[in-house]
Amino acid sequence: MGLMQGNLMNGKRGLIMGVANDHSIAWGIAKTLAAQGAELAFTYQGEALGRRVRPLAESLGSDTLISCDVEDLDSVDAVFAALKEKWGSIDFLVHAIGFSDKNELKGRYADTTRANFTRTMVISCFSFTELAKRAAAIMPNGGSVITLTYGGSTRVMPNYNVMGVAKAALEASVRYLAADYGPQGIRVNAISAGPIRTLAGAGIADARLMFNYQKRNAPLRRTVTIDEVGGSALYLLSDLSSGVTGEVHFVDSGYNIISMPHPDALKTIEDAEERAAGEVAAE
Ligand SMILES: NC(=O)c1ccc[n+]([C@@H]2O[C@H](COP(=O)([O-])OP(=O)(O)OC[C@H]3O[C@@H](n4cnc5c(N)ncnc54)[C@H](O)[C@@H]3O)[C@@H](O)[C@H]2O)c1
Repeated sequence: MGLMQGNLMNGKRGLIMGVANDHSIAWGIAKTLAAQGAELAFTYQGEALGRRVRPLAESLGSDTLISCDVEDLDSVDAVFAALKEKWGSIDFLVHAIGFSDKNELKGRYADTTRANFTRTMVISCFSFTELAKRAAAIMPNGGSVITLTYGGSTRVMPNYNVMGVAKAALEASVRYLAADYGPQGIRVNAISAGPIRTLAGAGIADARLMFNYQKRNAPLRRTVTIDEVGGSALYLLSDLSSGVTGEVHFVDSGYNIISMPHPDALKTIEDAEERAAGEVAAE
């Protein structure tokens, strides 16, 4: 199915942060917004990714591509100075940035190091606060800001570890920022996406198992696409959601509402267990 064309974002300008390649969630969002008339600027992290992001940005008619590593505050300030100079103001910001040391996205959360805890928090959580503040400073007419989170924030997901803690803090930040900026007409929300095969997603141990488990157990019996996340982002970034702020909106095929897996899925597990037990007994 092609992207829905329309004019919901006509006259709106915004910044997309977090495109690494055409599998990135931020890319799904960018395509959806562009198809509705948005004018986009992009950031990229480092020249290697920049070479991939440039043709993508150009394919959506964007000529504004700025290098930014959120660990380097000067580079963050430079982005907003450039946007202010180019456009004067913006209407929306998409924060789709996350990072943690791969070596700590397996095993026990309890073994997280102080250095990686701090780095994960700064990149995956606090950068959103720093970016929202700078975006708000060039949103004189109000605006909408979103970030990306995951259900490992409130329920334990094996191997997600310190990212789960960072996402919990990120979701709390969404609420505090929504309260801070609400009086200026700036809305702040999060999309909680189900597992998607991306560069960042592949950093989590057993990502494929998580992906397949979701497919078997989510009410819709499948995972979600970056275009589907794009559709919800369009709602949150356009005037369709003008009364909505401080929300965490799930785009996860309904996985978050499930407690016990469906008996069909359990049967597969029980059959496998019985087979394994039979093999042991036969030995
Ligand atoms: N893939 C999933 O299953 C999933 C599910 C829910 C939420 N999310 C979240 O979605 C967001 C986007 O991730 P994705 O899955 O599209 O993967 P991705 O690898 O395509 O995107 C992650 C982005 O973060 C950027 N980034 C990392 N460190 C940075 C830094 N120091 N400065 C600037 N940028 C930096 C990378 O350059 C990359 O563009 C992340 O916050 C991730 O936690 C992903």
